Amino acid sequence: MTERLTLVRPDDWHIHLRDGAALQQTVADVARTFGRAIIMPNLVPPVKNAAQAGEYRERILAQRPAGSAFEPLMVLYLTDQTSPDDIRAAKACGYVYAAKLYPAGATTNSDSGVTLIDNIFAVLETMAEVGLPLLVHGEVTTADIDVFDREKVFIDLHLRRVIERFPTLKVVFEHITTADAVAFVREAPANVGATITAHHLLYNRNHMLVGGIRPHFFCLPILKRNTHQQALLEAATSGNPKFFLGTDSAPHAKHAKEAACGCAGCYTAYAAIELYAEAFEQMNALDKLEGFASFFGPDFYGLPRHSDTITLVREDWQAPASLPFGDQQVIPLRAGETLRWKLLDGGVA
Ligand SMILES: NC(=O)N[C@@H](CC(=O)O)C(=O)O
Ligand SMILES: [Zn+2]
Ligand SMILES: [Zn+2]
Repeated sequence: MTERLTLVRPDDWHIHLRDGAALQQTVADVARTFGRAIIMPNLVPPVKNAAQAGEYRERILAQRPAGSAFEPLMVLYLTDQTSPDDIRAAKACGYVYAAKLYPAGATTNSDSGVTLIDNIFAVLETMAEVGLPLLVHGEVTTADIDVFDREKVFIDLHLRRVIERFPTLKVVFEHITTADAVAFVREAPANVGATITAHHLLYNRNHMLVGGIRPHFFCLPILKRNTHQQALLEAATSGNPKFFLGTDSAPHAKHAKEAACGCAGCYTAYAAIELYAEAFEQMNALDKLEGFASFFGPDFYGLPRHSDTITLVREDWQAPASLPFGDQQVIPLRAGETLRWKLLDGGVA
């Protein structure tokens, strides 16, 4: 049995750090392991242009722990009003690495998202031209479509035609949750990739709903049945470079999750690589973790791989029951339970 695992330093290609006082914990947690992270722009109000991305980036950098070289890769939030000039300015600023499509109403803070993808075709054209990847929350939002089917219907109604119409646009299908999405990405051209979260690899909807409703497993896209979980595990451990690490770590205060109408999002950043190691170990595929976590993301974005490493050891430890979240608390995924892998201090081998 593997007892020690050294990886080239990984990156997180999808994370929510939030803002204000929350950054103290969220930035420390991501910087502990990851060299870079794609920072989701769904703040209130959202990060809509290069100037706002630059200000947010400064707030993140101000919370970076001493000695850390963590680099936040900023993202624009697309709205019906985003213009080709906004895209050109974002590309030119040097710290924006992608733009994010939230279908209006699909998820947390998506109210000002795009109401119809066709409204932003001129923007997508410019993104393809300047080489700015499109990140997609791939779910339809119409009331007639069941919440468990929203990802598949989004592929059929929207993603397929966007990819055909913009063949040179890099597209990341974010936090995929279904066998349908795995098949779609696998068969799509090389400019289409996908991120997969640790929680969608480790859990299915039974974990959320059997024996009582567990709000800390509730995220969007929602956990699916175990056959979909299996397809995600196979994709992540396949060595196919189209699939790479994106935690979608998305903290909400305890009271906002443990509520009659609880928010969507799981907080995993405090132990992200450890959770992925568990999932890969279950598949007897720890040898595939480095490609997924450290190589395929930078290769897709056209960025250099890191040259330093982190080391994990096989050692049981207890996840914290809660963590500070500004003046509140966030309950992390697996709170109070045992984790199987531990990052060596400072990530130094
Ligand atoms: N994944 C989630 O359940 N929530 C995310 C939004 C998102 O990534 O869709 C959040 O910002 O809370
Ligand atoms: Zn999302
Ligand atoms: Zn997200």
